Amino acid sequence: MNLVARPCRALTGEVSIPGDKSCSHRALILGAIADGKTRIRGLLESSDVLSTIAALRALGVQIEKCGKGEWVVNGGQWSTPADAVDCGNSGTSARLLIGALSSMPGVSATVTGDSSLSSRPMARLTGPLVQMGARIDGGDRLPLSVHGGRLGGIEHRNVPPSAQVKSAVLIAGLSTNAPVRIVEPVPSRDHTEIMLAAFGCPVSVDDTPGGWVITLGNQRRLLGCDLTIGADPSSAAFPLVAAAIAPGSDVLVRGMLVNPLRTGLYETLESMGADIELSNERIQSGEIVADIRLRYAPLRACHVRADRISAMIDEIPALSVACAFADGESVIEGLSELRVKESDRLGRIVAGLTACGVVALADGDALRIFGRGRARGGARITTHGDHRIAMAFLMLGLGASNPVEVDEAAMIATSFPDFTDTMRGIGADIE
Ligand SMILES: O=C(O)C1=C[C@@H](OP(=O)(O)O)[C@@H](O)[C@H](O)C1
Ligand SMILES: C=C(OP(=O)(O)O)C(=O)O
Repeated sequence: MNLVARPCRALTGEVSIPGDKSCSHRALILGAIADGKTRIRGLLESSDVLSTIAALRALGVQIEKCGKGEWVVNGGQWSTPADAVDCGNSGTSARLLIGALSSMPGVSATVTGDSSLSSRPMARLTGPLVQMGARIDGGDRLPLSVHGGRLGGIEHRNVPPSAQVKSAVLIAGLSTNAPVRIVEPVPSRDHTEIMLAAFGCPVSVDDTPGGWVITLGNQRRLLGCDLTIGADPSSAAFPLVAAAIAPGSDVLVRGMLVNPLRTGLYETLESMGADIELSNERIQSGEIVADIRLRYAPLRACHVRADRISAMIDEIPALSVACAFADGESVIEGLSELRVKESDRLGRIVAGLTACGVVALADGDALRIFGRGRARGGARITTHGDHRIAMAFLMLGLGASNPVEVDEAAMIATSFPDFTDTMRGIGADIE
């Protein structure tokens, strides 16, 4: 299925953004480990999260849907599945589940994924887990076979910053009494740490000259809890970037997660001149959420340094589109991790912008975009099955002089199943 986005006038109104994907995976996996019931509200029901649900069910965990976004997980009992556990397209499912499985005595499972996930690196994860004593058969790619057992402690240096690796190590560490510590010179998203506290396992974080030191607390038995998940800032990025490039736009998202380790895009857009207003800030299940309103204002170019990338790693395709509509040369540094996401995102961004008449190039691991306040568009974008590339270039089509087509749109459901209707609701012409 292809989709075409046509140049539009101002985008206006309120958009309903589904629950955060990172928090949704974690709520399910920690709920599956915890004793008792975990009730989740606002769970994202996208194909990546459904992969985590299917994988946990295959591992013997009972999970029930009670309403839209409302799920109950009956944690505690895991068993060896009859078949391989398929994580589909989802790196977070695979990596966090491998961490959990390595510390489940008596449970063995082979973890697989689709062709994209099977080409993504896993040694960054299995290295520290094996150091803790995990038994994992396989190399740097899926499939991997994990034989759960009792693990020891670790001090892991999380470079490059990966919240998936950090989370897998913390989750694996729940089964040992030994010290489990992670050092992060550049912090990665901390949803696992925040959520572990809600399950009764506090995690301490110390800001030291060598970076953040994250230490798993001594109380490691998780107890089921009630969680409400905020709107996903990585999905909100698309309507908000569209509003940032379409003159006259005024778009509001309520209840968005504004954890500072996730808001790099919004800080960058503000520095570029976008008119952003946060209101109604509150704490929800340990996370900060707020309403965010973006009103169009002309954008100027940005310079993003490497140590800021972790706070907007999945938003770089959307940010690149904003840079195309900004005035001047934007430089975004430290993007090597984009090469190992669902597609080579750095390569896809440069190819897509070039096809749309925007001068852009990859300079080592930096991206340079020569914005002229407008873009020609008029291209068919090859997405390589990457949901964020598809959504970003559809946004470009809304602001460009000519329509933009994406070759394959079904995989948008990986993270944002109601994307097209949501965008149409604020005036976007996408079909
Ligand atoms: O922990 C998470 O939920 C995620 C961490 C990031 O990956 P890395 O850990 O590989 O940086 C991010 O790109 C991914 O979409 C979700
Ligand atoms: C990289 C992403 O997810 P994952 O690593 O879970 O596949 C993403 O959603 O952009």
